[in-house]
Amino acid sequence: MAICAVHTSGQLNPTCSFSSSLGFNGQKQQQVAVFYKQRSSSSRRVGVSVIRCEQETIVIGLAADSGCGKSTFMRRLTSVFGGAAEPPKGGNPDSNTLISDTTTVICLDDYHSLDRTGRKEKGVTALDPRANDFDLMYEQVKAIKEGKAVEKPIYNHVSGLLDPPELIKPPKILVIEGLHPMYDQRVRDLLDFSIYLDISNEVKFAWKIQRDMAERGHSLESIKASIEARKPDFDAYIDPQKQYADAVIEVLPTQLIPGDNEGKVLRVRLIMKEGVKYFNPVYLFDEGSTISWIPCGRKLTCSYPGIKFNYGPDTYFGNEVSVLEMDGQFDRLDELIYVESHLSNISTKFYGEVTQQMLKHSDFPGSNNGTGLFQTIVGLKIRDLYEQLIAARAKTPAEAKA
Ligand SMILES: Nc1ncnc2c1ncn2[C@@H]1O[C@H](COP(=O)(O)OP(=O)(O)OP(=O)(O)O)[C@@H](O)[C@H]1O
Ligand SMILES: O=C(CO)[C@H](O)[C@H](O)COP(=O)(O)O
Repeated sequence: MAICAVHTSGQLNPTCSFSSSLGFNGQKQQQVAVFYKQRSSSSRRVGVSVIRCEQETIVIGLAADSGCGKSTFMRRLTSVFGGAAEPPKGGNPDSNTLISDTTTVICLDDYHSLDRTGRKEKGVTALDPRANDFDLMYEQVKAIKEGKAVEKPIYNHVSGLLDPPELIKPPKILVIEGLHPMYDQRVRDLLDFSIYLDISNEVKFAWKIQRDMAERGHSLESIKASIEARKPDFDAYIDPQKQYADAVIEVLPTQLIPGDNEGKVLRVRLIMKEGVKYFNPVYLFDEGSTISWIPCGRKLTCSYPGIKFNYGPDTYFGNEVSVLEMDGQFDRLDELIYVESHLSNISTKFYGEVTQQMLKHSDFPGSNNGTGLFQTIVGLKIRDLYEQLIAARAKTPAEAKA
């Protein structure tokens, strides 16, 4: 097993360290870069550094439209691995990257090849593949997966400009989150597990109003216009990615309140592909059966409109899947243990871990409904997948990679 080579003034990563990094704008830092690319749009160099690493990085893809809960999901996921996720220390304050002991989350907005003005001039949205550099995304995700550090560009959401790059060292788990993690087949093939957050139009609208109107002072008209303007490209380039996802969290209006369009009570479906290596779908009561369960009674307090679970097999884009559904919301989060104890294959390390995670983050959006519950469970499943993959690689490295 190769030991990491260290010839750098930079910070060391506990498992992997890098031997060089490229400077930008003429500023020379370390040498030995094996690859770099000149970005015409921003005169930056982005590169890959030589590295020897003890283990390969596991890559997770999380796809969703903007404002659909990716950041919230990431906070739940990194919490499952322990430790807080923070932006790179001493770096660009507008960096989109979050680093914790185990995970590094990079935002694929950083691969926008056109800045805000560029997109306006060309009349394309950020969702359009022409506004994104998939060659570079592929090269850099591949390099990180192989244990090489990269100089990743930064898209600055404050200025709308492409900023100088930041160094990303290979973590144990790399999460690529954003609009297009499964769009390009080369990038898709690098993913060890993929998730799509599928938020229905009604719910997306309700969330946007809540955030952009209540918290950011936007008008109702401008929110509607922005959703409408994005919709054709969303339908063409973002939504189709869900067919490739190993797990989809679908968020719909409740069916418990006839005609409800407030988007407060939600019906959430966790769609889990069968036959994915190291991923055994969660089930309720009896694996493979079709179950409908109203848990409200002596052990679970439910106010109107109550809670209903459904579970069973289905097909999704021609694939066999298991679907777990929760409609409604919890009154008392501590009572979630009652529901947790009826779920199997949830990959907890101790009894009540799901409930503990949910209670720990009770202030996150969706903590009283299926969005928080299923995001937490998927986080635990990813931890399990990671541990199984590492164990398998340690035994038979070549076989585990296949
Ligand atoms: N499960 C949820 N339940 C209710 N509201 C939610 C939920 N998840 C997200 N939201 C709403 O959507 C907003 C955006 O959430 P979040 O920042 O996690 O999404 P995002 O996809 O990372 O957004 P962006 O891409 O715009 O940064 C939150 O401020 C909240 O108002
Ligand atoms: O879809 C998006 C991110 O998920 C953004 O719209 C895109 O990145 C452009 O950002 P900005 O509006 O800050 O220029």
